[in-house]
Amino acid sequence: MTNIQRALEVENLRAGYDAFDVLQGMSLHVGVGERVGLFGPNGHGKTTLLNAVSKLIQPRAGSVRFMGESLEARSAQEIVAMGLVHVSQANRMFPDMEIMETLELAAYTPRARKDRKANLEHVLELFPRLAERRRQEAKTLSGGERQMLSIGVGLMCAPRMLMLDEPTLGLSPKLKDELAVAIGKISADGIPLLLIEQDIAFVLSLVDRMYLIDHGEITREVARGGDVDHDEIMDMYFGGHVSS
Ligand SMILES: Nc1ncnc2c1ncn2[C@@H]1O[C@H](COP(=O)(O)OP(=O)(O)OP(=O)(O)O)[C@@H](O)[C@H]1O
Repeated sequence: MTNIQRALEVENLRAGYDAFDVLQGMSLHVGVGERVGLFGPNGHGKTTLLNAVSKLIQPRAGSVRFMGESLEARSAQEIVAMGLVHVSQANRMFPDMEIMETLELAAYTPRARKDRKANLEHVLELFPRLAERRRQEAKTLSGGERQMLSIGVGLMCAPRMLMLDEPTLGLSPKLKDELAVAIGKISADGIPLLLIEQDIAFVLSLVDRMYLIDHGEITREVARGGDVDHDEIMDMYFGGHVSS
């Protein structure tokens, strides 16, 4: 039996839209049980990376392996069924569906169906706000509650790894804190994470390691507690530092 050390391994990935390559041959990895951040300016390829890994767009070159298995011939649905789950920014929920219906529907793969009851209990425990509003329709949820529901939907797919695309976008500091606690608990369960975030302090508080992305390439890797100067990074990316 092979001893898998890397949950996700991306090598020289190229992907983009129309004639334009956004990812210029990107390589990165996430270890089993590891939490990894992706940080970079708007429009430099973070979401494109997650889309190409989960096959929402077709990569043009390079390779992606999940738990040692190549994803080359796999469809987006098969990748979810394998347990690689991408929680996107788009919040595409069925607006008229209640929280409970939405969560139950998300457990559609054979693996997820098997553990539906336990996963549902876990999600409602992790996000008490969703439990309180279990009969509320998705369209009436606040932005923060919708983010929680998106992550809940991801967890109902029985993930062996989660990729989260800016889960704190537009949230108040209090909700950000709540979400940070929930994300911390998810990774404490041993689920590897790849987390896109614009808030550098937030991402560094949650991950073991962080990649910096610039123009579709990884430019630097920063270990947690490593030598990172927030102001320098904000200057590098945004041309002037932003205080939080
Ligand atoms: N469907 C699409 N069709 C054409 N171009 C696209 C499409 N989606 C994204 N792009 C372009 O690809 C580039 C990278 O976008 P991407 O969403 O990956 O950036 P990002 O780093 O995730 O940014 P943000 O932090 O703003 O979400 C941008 O120039 C964007 O306009």
